[in-house]
Amino acid sequence: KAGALYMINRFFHPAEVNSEQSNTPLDPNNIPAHIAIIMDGNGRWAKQKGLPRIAGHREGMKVINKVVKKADELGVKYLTLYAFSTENWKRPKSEVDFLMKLPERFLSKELPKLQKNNVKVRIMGDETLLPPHTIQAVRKAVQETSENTGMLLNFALNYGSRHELVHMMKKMGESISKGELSPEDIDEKMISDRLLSSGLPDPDLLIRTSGEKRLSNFMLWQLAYSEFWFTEVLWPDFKENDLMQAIQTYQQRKRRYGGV
Ligand SMILES: Cc1cc(N2CCCCCC2)n2ncc(-c3ccc(F)cc3)c2n1
Repeated sequence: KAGALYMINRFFHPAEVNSEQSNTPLDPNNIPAHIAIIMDGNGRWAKQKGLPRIAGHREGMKVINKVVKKADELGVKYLTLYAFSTENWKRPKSEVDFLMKLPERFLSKELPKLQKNNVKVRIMGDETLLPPHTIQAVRKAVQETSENTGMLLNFALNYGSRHELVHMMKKMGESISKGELSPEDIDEKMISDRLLSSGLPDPDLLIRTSGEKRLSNFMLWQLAYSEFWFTEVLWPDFKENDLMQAIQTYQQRKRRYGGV
C-alpha cells in the first residue's frame, strides 16, 4: 500500500531534478517563517569592478531594502541578516569605521519605510564594542519599532555564535554557583531562551551568497535543523528572484503531500 502511495506521490511530485527551477509558483502555505542570510561577497564584488571594498558594502546595503520588502510580501515572519561578525574587527580600521557608520545610514534612510510597513527591528550581538554613535542609532530604531507587529527584521551586529555560547554558559555557571539554578533544570529550551536570539524561532532556511559553503560562526545552535541554500551570486547582485529561488528550493525539500 505504502509502495503504491509512494509511486503516486512520485508521479505527481517528480524527483528534484534541478533545484534551481524558478518557474513553478511558490506555495503560500509553505513559506519559511524565519530566513537567515549571510550577506557575503561585497568585497569581491567591488574588486571585480575595480572599486574600493567599501563600495561593495555600500552597494550591499542597497540590496537589503528590496529583500526585506519581498520577504515581507511573501509572508516571511522573521528575517535575520548577518551584518557584522566578531571576526570583522580584524579588517583594516578604515573599513571597520566605514562599516560602523552603515547602521545609522541605513536606518536614517529606511526607518520611515520600515515603520510604515509595521516592521519590528531587533539587534542580535555584543553591543559593548560598538561605537556609541552606532549603539545610539540601533537602540533608537529598536525602541521606535518595538510596538510593531509585522515582520521582525533582526540584524546580527557584532555577532559570533561561539561568543554567544560562551557568554550563555558563563551566565548559567554563575546561576548554578549562586544556587539559583541546578544542572538538572538545564534543557534545550532553557539554552535557546538564554541566547541572543531568545524569543525567535530557529531559522527554517539559511541563505549564503558568493559561493562560500561555511557557517562562519553564525547561529551554530539555532541552525541545527535549518535548510541551507548557497548561491554563487554576490550579495550586491542578489535580486528578489534569488530569494524566490531559495524559497522554491526550500519548498521542494520540505514538500508536503497534503499531509502534516
Ligand atoms: C555593520 C553593518 C554592515 C552592513 N553592510 C551592508 C550589507 C552587506 C553586508 C555588510 C555591510 N549593514 N547593512 C545594514 C546594516 C544595519 C545594521 C544594523 C541595523 F540596525 C540596521 C542596518 C549594516 N551594518
